[in-house]
Amino acid sequence: MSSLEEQIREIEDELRNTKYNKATSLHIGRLKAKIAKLKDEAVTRAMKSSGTGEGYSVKKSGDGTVVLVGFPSVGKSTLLNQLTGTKSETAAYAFTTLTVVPGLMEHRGAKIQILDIPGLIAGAAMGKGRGKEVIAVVRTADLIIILGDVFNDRHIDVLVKELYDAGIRINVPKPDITIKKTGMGGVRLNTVGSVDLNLEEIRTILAENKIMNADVLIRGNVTQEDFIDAMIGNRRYIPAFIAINKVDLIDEMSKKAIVKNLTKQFGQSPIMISAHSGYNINALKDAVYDHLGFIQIFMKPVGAPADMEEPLIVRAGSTVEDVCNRLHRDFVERFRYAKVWGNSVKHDAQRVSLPHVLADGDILTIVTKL
Ligand SMILES: Nc1nc2c(ncn2[C@@H]2O[C@H](COP(=O)(O)OP(=O)(O)OP(=O)(O)O)[C@@H](O)[C@H]2O)c(=O)[nH]1
Ligand SMILES: [K+]
Ligand SMILES: [Mg+2]
Repeated sequence: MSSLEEQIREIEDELRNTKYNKATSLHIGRLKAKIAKLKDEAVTRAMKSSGTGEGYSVKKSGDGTVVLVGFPSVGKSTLLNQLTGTKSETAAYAFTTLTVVPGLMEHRGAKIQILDIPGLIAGAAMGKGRGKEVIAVVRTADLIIILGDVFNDRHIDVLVKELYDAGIRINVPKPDITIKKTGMGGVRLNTVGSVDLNLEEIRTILAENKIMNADVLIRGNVTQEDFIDAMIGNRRYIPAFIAINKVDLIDEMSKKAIVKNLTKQFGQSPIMISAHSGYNINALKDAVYDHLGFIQIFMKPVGAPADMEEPLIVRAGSTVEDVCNRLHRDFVERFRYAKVWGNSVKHDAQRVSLPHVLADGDILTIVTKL
């Protein structure tokens, strides 16, 4: 075991043996910051030693990218093939897949890229197996499907922990924290709303990272972990859901038990599928679509009725500029103004500019220079 891992283990032990109360909260904050820093170092070291890794850089395409994360042989490749018609190799032995295999799924008008990757194992975040290359791919995804099968449903938490250790935060919004380093003046704190963290805790955590002077702005309540994440940076906030494969191999009772157990553990019920038989695959596709958050935009050419038949499918939060980029290479350059009818504007035919954020069902006209 590397000395970095030993150090992490030691501090984690100490943390476990420290009871939280007002008197220990500073010490606990310091320990957590230490662990986060060491882990960050370990992950960075693992990433560096990996080189780029042949077959691991895949160009993003489509309206969103989904990655299938799971232990070896849970059926990631079989699922990719079922969803996209790709022919990723499948077999009954572990580590059949050794590179990233992309496929394209079309569902409800959206084109969604699905990435099949090698199996993840415990310790992956620290570089075990092909962990480092695999994690680098996962970090770029718009959505993670955590795939288990009916034989390992009790170990989904291991995958979740690996993602966490690799700086991936699933199903939580990015905490609104800004840390601006300054030359002098110590640590100054500004808060919006009630914040449980106090200045002393923040000073202690920053000091662990040798930051003695900074202007800190926190909007909304945050935990010590959130603050440490903001200090270390490079965290990725990605939605995720759990699917359990190979349900064709168990009876109804065992199926219910798995659903109950996972729902209790993660607060969301898993989607039970069979990548072989296609059972519940449509529900899985719907879940992908919903989690990626697509909206429909109806284009209306100047002086003509809107096309209500074939909406443009874009991610929620998309701006007029995003739509321009989708439609034509030089639309942004030639852009004069746009008009919008619908939920994102106060009145019909309202004039908007490129940064305007669109809403589901909006009708949009783009006026360009010739
Ligand atoms: N019964 C059953 N078997 C399945 C199902 N999906 C996959 N399998 C089998 O499980 C084994 C592993 O499938 P793969 O698709 O290779 O699994 P993987 O997760 O890609 O594996 P690695 O690439 O090695 O990590 C193969 O023998 C598949 O035929 C399913 O829904 N039901
Ligand atoms: K396999
Ligand atoms: Mg595979």
